[in-house]
Amino acid sequence: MSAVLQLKNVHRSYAGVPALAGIDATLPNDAYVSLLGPSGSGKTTLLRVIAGFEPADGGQILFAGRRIDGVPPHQRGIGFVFQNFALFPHLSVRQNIAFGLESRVVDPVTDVKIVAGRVRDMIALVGLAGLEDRAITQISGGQKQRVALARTLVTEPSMVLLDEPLGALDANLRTRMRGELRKIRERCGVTFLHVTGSETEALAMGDTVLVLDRGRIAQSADAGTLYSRPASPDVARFLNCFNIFSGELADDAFVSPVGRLALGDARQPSAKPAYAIRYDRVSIRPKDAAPAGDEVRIEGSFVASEYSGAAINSFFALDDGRVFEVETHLSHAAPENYEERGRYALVWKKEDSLVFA
Ligand SMILES: Nc1ncnc2c1ncn2[C@@H]1O[C@H](COP(=O)(O)OP(=O)(O)OP(=O)(O)O)[C@@H](O)[C@H]1O
Repeated sequence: MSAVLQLKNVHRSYAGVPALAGIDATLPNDAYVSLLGPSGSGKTTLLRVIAGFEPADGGQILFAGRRIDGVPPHQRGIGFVFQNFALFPHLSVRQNIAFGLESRVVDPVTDVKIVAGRVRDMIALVGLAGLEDRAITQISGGQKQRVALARTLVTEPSMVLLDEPLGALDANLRTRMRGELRKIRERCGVTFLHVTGSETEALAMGDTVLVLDRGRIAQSADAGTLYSRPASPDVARFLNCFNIFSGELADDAFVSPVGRLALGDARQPSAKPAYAIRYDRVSIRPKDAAPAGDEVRIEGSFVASEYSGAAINSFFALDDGRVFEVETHLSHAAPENYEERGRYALVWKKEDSLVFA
């Protein structure tokens, strides 16, 4: 697959403090790419540097094979969708979208018929037919999101940057718009780079997920690989679906504060040793149930459960005081009632564990 964007050792500092500390990444053509990272990791800075709103202090940015660092934003051919949509409240849906085309600095379109035709196509593409003459104040949050996207797409960018595009929407709409955004992108065939702080959003949406950690790309992988093989304990932590133990690797076990944990074959090289087990790989059993030979067992006291749609997340206090989480999919098992502060065995197959060492 050919690359649309290449970042080579891109740096950006504020008052001597690095926000981007050497970014290397290659973004494929015609793909949905999520950029995930904790608050302050540099996501917005990276997007602004790619768009040209901020200069890079060092490194190279190549867009469709051409160096663009130093090229002004409006000549980069890159669209930007802002989190708050930045629409004109006094203009209609149609006028807001047409604005993108008429006011384009490079090659503005002034022929009324051409503008009308392109705006009509765009309205159909993002699913806003029938709302053309509504004022921006008379449409919903999800519809505003579509107008913002249409206003960018109408200018025919070769790539679109989206800064937390679902952040201003309520939880239900957020989930619905994920599918919509993916479909719109597929129809127009340009690469979307979507910034989010939500691991579920990043994993659900990205063909490729870039994980940013303290100004560096900590991992670039498809969602399946990221979910099963995070590259470091920090990446596993951001994904928010692993219990992670610190400790030391002994010959045949990982020595953790809650005991010796048997090892499977999965290893990731890491300077910081850690042992990780995914929330959804753990079963909760009565305290006295004996584990099988290929299983790892620890004990914990039940604290609480939380329903989240198709799954229940149960929390246990381990003997070292830390909280251990178990995710049970309701399609696998009926919900159980655990006794508060009751002791339970928490069991997983050693092959499901991931060791960083
Ligand atoms: N204009 C600025 N002046 C000084 N420091 C800045 C500026 N913009 C960003 N920073 C700093 O750079 C770092 C990265 O910020 P950035 O906004 O890119 O992070 P982010 O991952 O987008 O965070 P969030 O998810 O909270 O929006 C932070 O430490 C931030 O304080």
